[in-house]
Amino acid sequence: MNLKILLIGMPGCGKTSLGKRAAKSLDFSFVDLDEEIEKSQNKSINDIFTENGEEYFRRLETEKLKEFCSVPQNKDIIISTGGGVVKNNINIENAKFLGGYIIFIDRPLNFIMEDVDTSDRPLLKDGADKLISLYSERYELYRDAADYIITNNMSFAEVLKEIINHIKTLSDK
Ligand SMILES: Nc1ncnc2c1ncn2[C@@H]1O[C@H](COP(=O)(O)OP(=O)(O)OP(=O)(O)O)[C@@H](O)[C@H]1O
Ligand SMILES: O=C(O)C1=C[C@@H](O)[C@@H](O)[C@H](O)C1
Ligand SMILES: [Mg+2]
Repeated sequence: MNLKILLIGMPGCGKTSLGKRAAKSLDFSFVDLDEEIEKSQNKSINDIFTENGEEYFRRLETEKLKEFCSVPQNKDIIISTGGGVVKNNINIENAKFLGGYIIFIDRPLNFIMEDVDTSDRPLLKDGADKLISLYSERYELYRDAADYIITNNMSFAEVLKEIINHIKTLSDK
């Protein structure tokens, strides 16, 4: 069976950038759920939140995640999720039921705050305080959902290597 690796974690923890690079190096397919939702609606996440509301966005998120976990892939795949995917437990249940393996990228908040542009993320428009409250609300959810946790407190190259090495151990099984 093909591997379906889901990357979860806070906005700005590195899901998209690390996922893309790891997939390239492992010769896996890669998909970013936020990007897929934007393509399917032909508008930005920001505009979806403003024009249709968060609830609408969350429904799309659940549908897309299920779609990418269900469609038989001819290749192993890494799926980068949106930061709020753990808000609805059905997402984690669906992913696990459909054979997904979940990696939590745990990046300390001070690192995230150094390079995340909060202005283009709808839930972070209110700045750093919102990020801190989201982190404390979600931390346990990320941990509980995870099959494996990677602490992203090192250089990009080092954490990338750790992700790739861990995924290789799964491929060998
Ligand atoms: N260990 C690291 N060292 C240096 N930069 C890092 C590290 N991890 C992530 N970054 C950088 O943090 C920024 C945010 O990463 P990225 O956009 O991949 O996060 P994300 O989890 O996909 O966020 P979102 O949930 O908002 O989509 C990027 O510029 C990325 O290169
Ligand atoms: O943390 C969140 O709830 C979100 C994170 C982003 O990846 C997007 O999925 C959206 O902006 C919501
Ligand atoms: Mg991303």
